[in-house]
Amino acid sequence: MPSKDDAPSSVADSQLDGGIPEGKEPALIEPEYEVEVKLADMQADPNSPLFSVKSFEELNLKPELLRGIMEMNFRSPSKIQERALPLLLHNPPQNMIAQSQSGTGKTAAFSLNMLTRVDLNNLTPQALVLAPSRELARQILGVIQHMGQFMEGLVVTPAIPDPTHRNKKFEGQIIVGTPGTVMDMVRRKYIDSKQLQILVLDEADNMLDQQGLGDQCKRVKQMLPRNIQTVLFSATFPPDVLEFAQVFAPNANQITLKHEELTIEGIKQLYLDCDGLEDKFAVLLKFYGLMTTASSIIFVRTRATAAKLEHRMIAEGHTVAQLSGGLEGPDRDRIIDKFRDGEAKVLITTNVLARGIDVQSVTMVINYDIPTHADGSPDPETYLHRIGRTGRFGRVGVALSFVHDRGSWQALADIAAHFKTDLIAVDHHDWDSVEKMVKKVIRSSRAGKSTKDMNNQMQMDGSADD
Ligand SMILES: Nc1ncnc2c1ncn2[C@@H]1O[C@H](COP(=O)(O)OP(=O)(O)OP(=O)(O)O)[C@@H](O)[C@H]1O
Repeated sequence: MPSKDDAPSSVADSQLDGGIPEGKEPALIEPEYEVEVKLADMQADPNSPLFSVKSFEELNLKPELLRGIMEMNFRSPSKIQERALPLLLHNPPQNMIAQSQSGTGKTAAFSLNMLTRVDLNNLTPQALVLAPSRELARQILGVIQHMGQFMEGLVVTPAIPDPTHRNKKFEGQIIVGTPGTVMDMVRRKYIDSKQLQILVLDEADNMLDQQGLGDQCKRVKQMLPRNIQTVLFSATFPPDVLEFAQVFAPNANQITLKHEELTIEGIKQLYLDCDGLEDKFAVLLKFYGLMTTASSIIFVRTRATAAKLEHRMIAEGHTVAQLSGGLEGPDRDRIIDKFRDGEAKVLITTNVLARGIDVQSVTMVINYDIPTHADGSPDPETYLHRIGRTGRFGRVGVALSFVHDRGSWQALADIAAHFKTDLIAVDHHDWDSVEKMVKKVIRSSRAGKSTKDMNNQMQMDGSADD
């Protein structure tokens, strides 16, 4: 992405349609991230967030928990796991605020702490996890169950909107839920909060920032024991939210990153300049023909756009799934499960799924609408979380953002500047080269290649036909 200084300086300059004036076209900027991010090698690279010198054995975990980790094929801890776990497991328990890039294994870090501390002979809730969406809560629950599969007597219970769970107590050592339902259930004493020792907020900046969620999380915390171990995890902690996080989790051990360290090496960030709103859809359709074999997520701003895109793409003969907050819980579960299983390869969604969702087969994320805050200002955090749905744990992926006017172009330029990252322009008048570039990334992803392999291969292949 060109620097802000290169941005069109007046409406006239911007040619009204959002195009970039002649002579000011962004140069094809080569990615800087020529580093090894393949799982096997990554863990030997001290600069990688997945690097680790320690083993899970050294963390003195229970043998049945170690068995669970081995069963999940985790060979050694990632950097966040290696750093956070000794602090989390230390006694007496201390609060923690921890940040690490998307897809680097934060879920396992906070889950191992809970699984280590719970008393399996007691079915009263001892640990509580709050997540911003039902999909993420269900996913976290699955990870905890998977990891704790050899721990006899372990019960992990969801607390998400569920009409079949009425007037019933929530039993289980660990409860994973969304803030509204949990608040309601604690208030009505269906969740017994007296023995809770650990409170985890995943996507903590989002949970504490958003008007509704922040308020609900605060209320939940007020109803819990005072000395509870409060654990806040996210890939992003904007400075104002971090300040509030420090109040929410006082005297916390902190692991934080600079925002220019947040982008993931393996995600190739591209952008496409469309000729206005309608053209965006035509370009999407054209582009869609190129990605029939990959799993991808298309992010839009509103539920209405999600529904409209779904209808229009189905009318064009594509098989797509759509998930937004407007749907009922069971429908949402069915749709995300269909996507996870690979039955639906394309998911159109809103920011409801921007965070946390881990589907390793996702090789492409499309920002059909550039993420902005309610006041229209660019939202770099959401951009980062959205593109982080691909490139999970060292895999490679493509993030493609659509711009269609000066405003969206500027918003994307601001986001790129925020992360000090370069975005590569792809020319939709030259579909051959777009197709080649995307296919190569996807192919290298399928073959389990690293970013370095991918970039080398792209250079070597050069103009070769596919
Ligand atoms: N030590 C490990 N070895 C191998 N794979 C791991 C390890 N830890 C986690 N993973 C895998 O990495 C993937 C990403 O993990 P996770 O979903 O916890 O990321 P995250 O850091 O929470 O990302 P986000 O910020 O997007 O929520 C998962 O598929 C998980 O199974």
